[in-house]
Amino acid sequence: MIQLCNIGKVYANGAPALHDVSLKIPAGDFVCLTGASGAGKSTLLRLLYCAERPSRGQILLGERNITRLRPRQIALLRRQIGFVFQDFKLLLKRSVFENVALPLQVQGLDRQTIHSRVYKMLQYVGLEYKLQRTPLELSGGEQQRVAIARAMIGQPRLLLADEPTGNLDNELAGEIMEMFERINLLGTTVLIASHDRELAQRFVRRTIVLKDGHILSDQRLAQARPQNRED
Ligand SMILES: Nc1ncnc2c1ncn2[C@@H]1O[C@H](COP(=O)(O)OP(=O)(O)OP(=O)(O)O)[C@@H](O)[C@H]1O
Repeated sequence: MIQLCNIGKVYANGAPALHDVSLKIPAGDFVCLTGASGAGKSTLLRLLYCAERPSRGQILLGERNITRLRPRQIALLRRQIGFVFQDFKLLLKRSVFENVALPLQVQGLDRQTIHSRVYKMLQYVGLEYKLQRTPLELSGGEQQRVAIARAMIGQPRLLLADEPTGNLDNELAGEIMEMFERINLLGTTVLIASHDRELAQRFVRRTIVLKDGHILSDQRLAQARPQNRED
């Protein structure tokens, strides 16, 4: 369960991004944060990833207050959280395999374990036959799948994705959303930020609309499936 309690965020330059946002996201949920540019979607994701600190309020992940963690604690927390960036943030000089292996190397796992987990993950996203390519030798959709594989390789309980389909055409965007759907069905809580409310609504269970840093609406969708993981 994720809980945001009266979260406010004002950036150092004085720009207000979120105002008194309170929200509960049960484990196993599949949620889209949507709203116009500047509504606060990325800020909310970045707060959950501890890339920013709230100016006010508390954030709980499960029982844990993650509002003011030290860098070492943040690094450990991030093992439970995958983050998919709109611009992929892949290492362009490293192979697909190396990009996906990196989080496991940081954790100090042995080579054989890393090899078998990375290979399985690349099979899962359909890229096992391109593991020696570098990102620039891949299409945009393939790069995004590598980014998803890297975010999922540590088997996180929570997957955050900021405009994951923003750079893709409609068909590829649909494929990426299907991948998130499958990841969610395996039990991972998925929270995406997307301008494309229509696309998201075909897949997610719940849509939260932000406007000027406030929650405008929070709607559970009709096709919602029962949740499959308790926390
Ligand atoms: N690092 C930053 N420093 C200062 N202000 C920021 C920073 N990041 C975001 N903001 C401001 O905070 C507000 C919310 O921005 P945020 O990026 O969260 O919105 P968003 O809904 O994700 O927008 P977009 O869809 O364009 O990515 C905006 O007014 C933005 O200008």
